Amino acid sequence: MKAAMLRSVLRRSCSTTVPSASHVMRRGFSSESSPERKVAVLGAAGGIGQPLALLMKLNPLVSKLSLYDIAGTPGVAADISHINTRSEVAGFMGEDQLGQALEGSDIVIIPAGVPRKPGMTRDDLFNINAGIVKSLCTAISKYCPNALVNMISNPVNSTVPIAAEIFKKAGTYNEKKLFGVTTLDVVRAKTFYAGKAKVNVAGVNVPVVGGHAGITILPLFSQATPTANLPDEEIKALTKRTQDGGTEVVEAKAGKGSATLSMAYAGAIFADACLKGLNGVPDVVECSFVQSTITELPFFASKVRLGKNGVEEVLGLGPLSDYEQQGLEALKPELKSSIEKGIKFANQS
Ligand SMILES: NC(=O)C1=CN([C@@H]2O[C@H](COP(=O)(O)OP(=O)(O)OC[C@H]3O[C@@H](n4cnc5c(N)ncnc54)[C@H](O)[C@@H]3O)[C@@H](O)[C@H]2O)C=CC1
Ligand SMILES: O=C([O-])CC(=O)C(=O)O
Repeated sequence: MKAAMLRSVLRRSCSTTVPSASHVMRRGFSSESSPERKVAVLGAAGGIGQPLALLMKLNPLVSKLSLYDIAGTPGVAADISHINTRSEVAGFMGEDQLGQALEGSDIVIIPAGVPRKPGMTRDDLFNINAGIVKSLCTAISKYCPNALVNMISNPVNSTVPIAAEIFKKAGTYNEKKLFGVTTLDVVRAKTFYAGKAKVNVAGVNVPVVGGHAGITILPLFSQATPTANLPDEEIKALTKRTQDGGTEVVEAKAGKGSATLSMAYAGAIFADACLKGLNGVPDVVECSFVQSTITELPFFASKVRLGKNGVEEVLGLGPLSDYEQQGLEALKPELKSSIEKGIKFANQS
């Protein structure tokens, strides 16, 4: 009698605690509700790489998270792998494991490379980072030629053209799949604008076009929403602060690197937009530095519609104020020379 009662209690408790297959599917863990997506982070043990890996582990659209670095990845991967979210985490260290890290990736995010110290420009990073990007892109063209590449390593104005040339040489270049990540410029423009305009930052939109260094960063505050009719002097100050945002952080960190946490946030926003585009979500638009014909320059940052194949449409600049028009003309020579420097490097070495 006692044994029968115990069996019945156990049966009842099991039926209430073990979720059924349909329950699991309703909660969104099934492959039907969200396709399998592998995301690789190259430079995953670094200042950006670690918080970016954390944010990608929190993204339910990721099913496999591959963390690669030349050092330190086993610890980062072990740590992150304990988080109880959808993706499986694997760590890879050293060039021997780069192929495995990349194979099957839908998106490769690259924050590998040295950051600035006070007094340096992003271009001062070229000599070291150009070689790193070149070797990583050579491996991408071999192991996951169809992946979307999100380039974070600076100088972005040159590393994106380097990547394009490396992919062209390997015969794998697809201009729809290569992105310079300029989201941090947009994140900063939104934050600074909301502060001045005294509006809720959550509802703010500001396109940022051009490139990702100094005056090549051109926020279009004339198109900011909600509108605030700020005086010209405030728009100029906001523009300068957005252009110098990276330097503001480099100086505040006083030799300990550049933006890492805000960049990880921005990188995660951009990767999420790419994942949504791949998954067929309509009207996903973000600014990015991509191959472009909207100016005479071969690469340019502007609003881009993302889709199942990467770039679906490079959107135009829209109406510019006189101040922005001047900024656009002023940035072209520097951006052109940074692009050419990258192309030359990739074809010489
Ligand atoms: N696009 C943007 O808006 C931003 C770009 N950056 C850039 O991101 C890059 C990384 O910055 P942090 O994470 O702060 O630097 P970090 O020095 O903290 O981390 C870089 C990581 O890259 C790794 N690494 C070096 N060579 C590698 C290789 N061949 N393969 C794989 N990993 C390699 C290092 O071991 C290190 O873990 C810098 O170039 C920085 O200028 C930084 C902030 C914003
Ligand atoms: O300023 C730097 O060197 C890092 C960077 O690109 C940014 O924070 O926008």
